[in-house]
Parts: sequence; structure tokens; C-alpha cells
Amino acid sequence: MSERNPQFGSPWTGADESLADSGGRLDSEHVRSLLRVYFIMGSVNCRRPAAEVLAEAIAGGVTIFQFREKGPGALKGEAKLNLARELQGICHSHGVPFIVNDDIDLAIAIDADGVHVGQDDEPARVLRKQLGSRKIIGVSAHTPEEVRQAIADGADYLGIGPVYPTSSKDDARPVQGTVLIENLRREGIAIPLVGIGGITVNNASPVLAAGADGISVISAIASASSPRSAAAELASFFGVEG
Ligand SMILES: Cc1ncc(COP(=O)(O)OP(=O)(O)O)c(N)n1
Ligand SMILES: Cc1ncsc1CCOP(=O)(O)O
Ligand SMILES: [Mg+2]
Repeated sequence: MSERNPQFGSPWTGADESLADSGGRLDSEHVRSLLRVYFIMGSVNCRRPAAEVLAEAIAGGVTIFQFREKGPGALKGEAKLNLARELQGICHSHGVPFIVNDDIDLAIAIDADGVHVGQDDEPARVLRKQLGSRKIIGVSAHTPEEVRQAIADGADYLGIGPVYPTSSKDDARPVQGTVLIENLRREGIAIPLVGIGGITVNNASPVLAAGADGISVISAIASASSPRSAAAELASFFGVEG
């Protein structure tokens, strides 16, 4: 488990060029495999210390983690920075990429492995200039136009949803099922992507069948009585044992 993605145990140094294309971007097949069990969490999503929940989830098979510290009661300032560093340390000791949601300054300050941004944030083409080629940039997209723009802007992967109703995001867009994912794949759009929104072990299959490379969850892992078992059940869709 600890050697899963050794290049994420420390900042990119160019040591593993086999995982990069000629422009230094992470190879899209590698991104695809990282996205399989994509866990998102902030302190407001769990009833136990976030570090405990994350460590258990990683033991279960989480392949990438997004620090999303937002919503009522979310930490700010130094407390947010300290939690980010603590969770980043856990990720890195297990070779799991650490992605920061929305907060580009934080991502730069702690040399995160990447960022995830939405349609109200800076576009990926601006972030790419700011962050360089070696960081992972994920973009939320809800329409074919947003998908095309994100790809043109240089996104590494997309988050598509909400697939199902969610109680983890107050300002979520309307539920869209798996239709957009299916249509994108039918049109031959191959960018790595995850489905997000209300996904659990009981309804993940149609998301993957539609063509998603992975499933992205908050509550299915963060609110589970055993984050390790929950992550392991999601990982089992990919034949990975937690
Ligand atoms: C993997 C993934 N996909 C989508 C989102 C949603 O991002 P956004 O639309 O910017 O909303 P917030 O998460 O910022 O509230 C995501 N975070 N991760
Ligand atoms: C961040 C985000 N973006 C679209 S839905 C969502 C929340 C996903 O959380 P959950 O997995 O608990 O439904
Ligand atoms: Mg956002």
C-alpha cells in the first residue's frame, strides 16, 4: 500500500519521466488509474478527527485525495493550513496524491500535487501557467461546452455531476444522472473523468458502466462507520483489495 504511487511521496523532481508526456504533464493513462477511488473531505465532513478518517480510508484503497475545507464551520487561516499539512503528510507517506479544492494559494504554499476547480474559479489555462506542467488540474464540468473548454484549457481530468442527489454540497447543480458521461464517451472524448454526487457502493456501477474512470465521494467514506471498509468496497470495483 505504501509504495502505491511513489512519485507522490515527494514533490515532482523529474525523477520519473516515464509518467510524464513530452510537455512534462502527467500521462493521462496514469491520471486515469489515480482517479479510481477519489476521496474528498474536509473537517466538517467527519465526526472523528479528519486524520484518522483519511488514514483508514487510504488503508482501504483510496487512490487520490482532495482537501475540501469549505461550508459552515470550515477551518480558516492557520488552522486550515495546519490541517492541510497534516493530511498531506498522511497522503504522501502512502503515495496518494494530495489535491486542494479551490484554494490555489494554499496549494502553492504547501506544494500540493494538484488542484480541483469549478466553473466559478480561474480556468485551467490560467492555473496551468501559474502551477506549471507537473501539477494535476481537475475541473468540474456539467455540460458538453464546459467539457470542451476544460479540455482546451489543459485540464488533466474532469469531475462530472452531480450524478445522484447529494447532501454534501448546498449549491450543487441539478442532478444529471450518467447521461453526460455516456454521451462524452460515445463522442470519443477520452479525457480521464470521475462521476461525483451521491455515489455509494450501491449505485456506483452505472457510473463506471457509463465510462467514468473512477468514483468520487465525500459521505460514502467520511460518514461511514468504517471508512476503511467503505473505501475497500469501492476499490473492489477495480479488483483492488483494501
Ligand atoms: C472531483 C470533483 N469533482 C467535482 C467537484 C466540485 O467542484 P466545484 O463545482 O468547484 O464545487 P466545490 O467542490 O468547490 O464546492 C469537486 N470538488 N471534485
Ligand atoms: C463536491 C461535489 N460536487 C458535486 S456533488 C459534490 C458533493 C459530493 O459529496 P457526496 O459524495 O457526499 O454526495
Ligand atoms: Mg470549487
